[in-house]
Amino acid sequence: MNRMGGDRRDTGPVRLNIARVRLPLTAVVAAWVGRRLAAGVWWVLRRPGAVTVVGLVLVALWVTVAHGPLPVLAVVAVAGSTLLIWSHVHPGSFAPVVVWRARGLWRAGSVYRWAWQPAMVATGLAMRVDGTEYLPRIVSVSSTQSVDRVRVRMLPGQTQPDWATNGQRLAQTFGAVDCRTRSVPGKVHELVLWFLTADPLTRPVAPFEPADPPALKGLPVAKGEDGQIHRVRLLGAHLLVVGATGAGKGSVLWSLINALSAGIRDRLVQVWAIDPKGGMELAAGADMFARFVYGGTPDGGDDTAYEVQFAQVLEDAVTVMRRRQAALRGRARLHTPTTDEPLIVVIIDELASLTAYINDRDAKRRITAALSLLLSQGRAVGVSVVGAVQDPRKDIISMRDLFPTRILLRVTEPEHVALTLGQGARDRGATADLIDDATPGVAYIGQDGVPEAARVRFTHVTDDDITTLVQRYAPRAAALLPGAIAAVS
Ligand SMILES: Nc1ncnc2c1ncn2[C@@H]1O[C@H](COP(=O)(O)OP(=O)(O)OP(=O)(O)O)[C@@H](O)[C@H]1O
Repeated sequence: MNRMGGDRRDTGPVRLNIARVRLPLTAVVAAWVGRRLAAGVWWVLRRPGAVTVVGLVLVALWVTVAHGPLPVLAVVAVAGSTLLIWSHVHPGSFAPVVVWRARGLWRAGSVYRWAWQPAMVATGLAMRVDGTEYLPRIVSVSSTQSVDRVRVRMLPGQTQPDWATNGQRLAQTFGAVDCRTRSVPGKVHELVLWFLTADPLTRPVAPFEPADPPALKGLPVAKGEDGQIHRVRLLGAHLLVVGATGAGKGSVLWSLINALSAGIRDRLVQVWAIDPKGGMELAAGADMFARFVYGGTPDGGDDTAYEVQFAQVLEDAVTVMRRRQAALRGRARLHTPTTDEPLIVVIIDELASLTAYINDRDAKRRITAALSLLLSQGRAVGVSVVGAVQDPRKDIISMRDLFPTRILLRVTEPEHVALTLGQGARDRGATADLIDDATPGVAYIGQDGVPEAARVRFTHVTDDDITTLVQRYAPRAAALLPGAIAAVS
């Protein structure tokens, strides 16, 4: 370490003007040895894994020399069989604790530290001051099945975008599929480079077993690039889902419903579903919803009647919100769902049908007013809105900034990335316009306060899964509100 915060390499000539300094030679040598020793200790402290391995090898050699090979072979046999049994009995814990750690250690030494200096120089991320080269420092390396996470301490003056723009070059240098940069909360000088060694999102993800009760602050709905479950907060949040036709908006909605299902059954959660496309997306789950309205009239009646129903459902949600606000005022800042006052999740497929493509002007005014109120005040009192839309432009969905969490599936225009995830999101790697149309359900999730969007793949809840879900988790009869609009038969 040094005042640049990085690793220093002296590349210029050493300038020791003994005549001018007039220090005795022994003092100069002692100072030099002291500095080297301190650097050696610091080097050892920063590599506990490597030092442990070297230590173990030395102990094994000493024991072998002193007592022959048998004790070491016995220890190796016992350790090997323990690992073998562990890997068979509990592969879920064996992989992260043993395999990934070993892989992290191995790749730290053989890939990242090995090629770090040339990579930093080639990408312009190293600095040279007065003939001395300063390198950003590797703080740690850890691995999962598909990602190596390299934590780095940046040099003064560097920012995350300096690294993000070099993502492709870093990936190429270290032989990775891609490289993403993630900031570290509370550590402005550090960032984490995610080197993708394989893409775990190319294959569909089966729905996860719903937790009982659901973790409303982190619903397991998708798989992340590190191959781990990715969670999305619903309590105290609203979610906007944006994606072109066929991008998998339905799978986002169903992944959420799947994760909520035990709460729906036990009346801790109510889903109020609005499906303007004639119930095409959500009708199969109608028995799980406390309220369900859909567009179109099966008998060919008045086309605008259902628009009034949409307005009515949203206004009813506002009424619940107002009542809860009055009850909570001065007592709590975030509603806790109970069976009497459940979390209400208003799910709207094709939000544009309510905000832009609507015929009845009075219904439009009522919908806009109610939605604005729910989005600006509903989340603290347990009324969350989840809306899906194909086109994120302001004239289609003027309230998009009121959604703290935004999920961007495949889109057709690069501009849709900035409109949904904010300016600069595409430069930081959220290339949703480049998502392959053979991978529906792949999305970038952006959250207020988090600079980088996370790339994930939502679970694929098939029609058969929905049938099973309804059979297992349709709420007990008491959950249906009096006056709930009839579900599709
Ligand atoms: N997460 C997923 N994993 C695998 N396949 C998926 C996933 N999500 C959707 N699909 C498949 O992709 C196709 C389109 O999905 P879906 O209908 O959900 O898209 P959409 O965005 O809702 O489209 P639209 O706007 O036209 O309704 C379907 O055949 C579906 O089975």
